[in-house]
Amino acid sequence: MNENWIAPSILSANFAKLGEDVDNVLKAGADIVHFDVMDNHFVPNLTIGPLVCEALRKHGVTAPIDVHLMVEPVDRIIPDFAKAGASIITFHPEASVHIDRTLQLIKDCGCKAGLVFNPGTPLHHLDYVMDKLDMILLMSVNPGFGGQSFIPSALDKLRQVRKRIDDSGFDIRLEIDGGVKTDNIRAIKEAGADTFVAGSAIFSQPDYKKVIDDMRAELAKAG
Ligand SMILES: O=C(CO)[C@H](O)[C@H](O)COP(=O)(O)O
Repeated sequence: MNENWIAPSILSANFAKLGEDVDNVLKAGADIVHFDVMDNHFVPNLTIGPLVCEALRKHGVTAPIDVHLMVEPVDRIIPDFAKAGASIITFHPEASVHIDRTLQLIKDCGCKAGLVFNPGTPLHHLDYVMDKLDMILLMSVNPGFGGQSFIPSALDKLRQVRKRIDDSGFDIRLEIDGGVKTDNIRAIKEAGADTFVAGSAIFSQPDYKKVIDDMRAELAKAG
């Protein structure tokens, strides 16, 4: 796999032709599929559940599916997503009463596990669970909708988390989600991210390969 993962958010895909759209974005060079689950409770929007994840697997999608749960409470739905073919499951600390237990539940279900931080969520939730994390996802918009603008303070937060990961010695991906575009991806990489969720920037364009190639060209310039 590439060192930098491009993770198209299917929130902005064509839901009427989802399998085909996911095939196309993977053919265009995407590394993983970012799958946004919203419950109209933890966030003000309602999207897709395990049935859709399972349908993508049955359709033939073999790439990792990165399930971002914006759902509260979170534990009950985790085994369903694992059975449906999720590869990575991330959740928000605010949505779990016992963060360590939820991380362990994801791992016991055979998936990689991660924590998600909203723009206003402090990083202290990382204390004592770094050893259980495969991914840390920083939101650079408030969750709920695609097409929002990148919140600049996320860059400083990325630098802080990159340092924590490097100091820990654990192998943890650092993912960013919200307002990621070709023209800011280089600065985001330089701040420490290695996994880049992009929804509207990719799916709003007719040529997915051109957007992904342009993003990779910008990533290659990062110092
Ligand atoms: O989790 C999300 C929103 O809650 C989306 O993944 C995110 O906003 C991506 O969309 P865009 O790249 O258009 O900002």
